[in-house]
Amino acid sequence: MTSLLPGTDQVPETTSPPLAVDARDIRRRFGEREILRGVDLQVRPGEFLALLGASGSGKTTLLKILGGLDREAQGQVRVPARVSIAFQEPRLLPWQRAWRNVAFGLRGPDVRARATEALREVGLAHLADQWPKTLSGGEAQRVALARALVRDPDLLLLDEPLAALDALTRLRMQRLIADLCARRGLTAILVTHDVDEAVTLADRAVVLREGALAHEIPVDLARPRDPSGPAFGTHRDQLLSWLGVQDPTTDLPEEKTP
Ligand SMILES: Nc1ncnc2c1ncn2[C@@H]1O[C@H](COP(=O)(O)OP(=O)(O)OP(=O)(O)O)[C@@H](O)[C@H]1O
Repeated sequence: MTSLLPGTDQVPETTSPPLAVDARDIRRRFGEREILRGVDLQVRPGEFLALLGASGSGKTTLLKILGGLDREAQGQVRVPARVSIAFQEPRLLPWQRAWRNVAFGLRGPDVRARATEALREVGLAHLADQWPKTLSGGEAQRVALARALVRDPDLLLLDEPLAALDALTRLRMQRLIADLCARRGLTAILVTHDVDEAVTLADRAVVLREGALAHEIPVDLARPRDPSGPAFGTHRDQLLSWLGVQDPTTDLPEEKTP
């Protein structure tokens, strides 16, 4: 475990079960605007956490802090040594073939084999030699996922990686991410705007609001989850109401009697 923020203190060891992520009193301001005002977040090893919140609430800001990409935040952060991040856009280098994008930054004689294995895990070994411009949106996103996995992370940070995909590809990718995380026992934090995606994938969902984690709900549903089931619906409605999205049925005009 490492403390990422240079201006922060190490969290003392405790005797309680080890945490994969232990973030305390995270604060971040941009000029006059205080975006994060004291976020506390603890994630257990192997847990899949969904992070929701209105646009501009600071989800990406928080994820970047956890990923060590923001050196100006205040607070205490402990995360595993190996953390990978995947963003909404695949961010592939257009002049590198798929496998080289996956292997980017790796060293050693076996990088091609490792990249190919990661591509196989996301079902794309056959496209290893393709150029990024020849890949579909879903394929490019899977290459980005392989690039995150090839580093053998203990923590996977996903910033709306499926937001730009069509509905069908998105469902397939959700299944792929769920399988990969379960198989590897990965700890994952997924930023998403999609409440159904959160309930489908997460062990727990938290809502960021006014600079802090204002709500959380465990999602103790058997997998694979059925979005048409009543328990799924209860979780969905709870999250929607926390996000300030009204249940559309409550707005319906009263039925007129003939
Ligand atoms: N580098 C920066 N400089 C100034 N303001 C920033 C910077 N990065 C983020 N912000 C501001 O901080 C706020 C939170 O941004 P952030 O991207 O974390 O929100 P978000 O919850 O991920 O939003 P969305 O759901 O729309 O992606 C926004 O108002 C944004 O404009």
